[in-house]
Amino acid sequence: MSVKIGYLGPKGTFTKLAVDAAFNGDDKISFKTIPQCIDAVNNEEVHIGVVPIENAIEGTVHLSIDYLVHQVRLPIIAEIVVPIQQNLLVHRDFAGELLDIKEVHSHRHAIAQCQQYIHKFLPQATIHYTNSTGSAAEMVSANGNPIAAIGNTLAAEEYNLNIMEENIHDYPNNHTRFIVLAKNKELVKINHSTDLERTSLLITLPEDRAGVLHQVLSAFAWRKMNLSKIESRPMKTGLGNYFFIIDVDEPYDDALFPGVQGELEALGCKVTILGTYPVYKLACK
Ligand SMILES: O=C(O)C(=O)Cc1ccccc1
Repeated sequence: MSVKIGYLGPKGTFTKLAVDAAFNGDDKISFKTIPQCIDAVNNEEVHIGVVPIENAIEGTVHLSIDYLVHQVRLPIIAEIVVPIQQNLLVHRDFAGELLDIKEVHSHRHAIAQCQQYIHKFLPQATIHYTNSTGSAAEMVSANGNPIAAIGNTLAAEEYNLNIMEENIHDYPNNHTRFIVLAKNKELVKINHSTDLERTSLLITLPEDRAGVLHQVLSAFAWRKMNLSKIESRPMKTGLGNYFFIIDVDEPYDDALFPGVQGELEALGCKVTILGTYPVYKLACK
């Protein structure tokens, strides 16, 4: 059986680079938006879905986490981390200078990763947000000049664009985390080694109780469970209501995690395991 892998497309996205780094030979199907990709896993149109979840410069991809929490709950089966290099891509026929570029198109995370570059070198350009860096590159190839996209070198290749400036992201060490979602974890085969396992928890606190977040964190602290991320997001039910995503850099086990869950539930928290999964730090072509 050929395993169908959905990803945030179209061709030439960073998500596609992550998918190519992790999976070989499978049937790879692109989706225009993150929710469409997640829905496709849920509807069983594809077996596996890969979407971005967090960037080292710009932080969480809210659309992914919110859709997963509020709309479609699918387990996280694996995480792929790849390096990210942003480039300024222009049409083959564009012969102007940076100051001739009227519009810059890209995914909001890519724009944010190059904020200072745009501020310094493209102050005249208007910013246009797209569903992905790949669709920005597609736009530039279809609409000609004087506009630019921000994206990777695969996008330049796929859409026959010129790389006008390389490595325009504002900080080195730029990486993005991608999550691998699937109903059947047996179908997720990533032939790389890893020694990092992570567990992501979704925690909602009881209403308006002083010190409860401190108590939540102590439940992890006294068990010496190493947290690699804590983030609050609005519940979307009114101002002041949040849920927390907590990543623990340990696999789920039958002692510490049920202990933490019991302790948090006794405080009045609701705890859901979003996934316990290996993390693969991969290089891209
Ligand atoms: O738009 C893309 O190419 C994506 O895959 C999302 C994204 C955007 C910017 C950095 C990393 C991932």
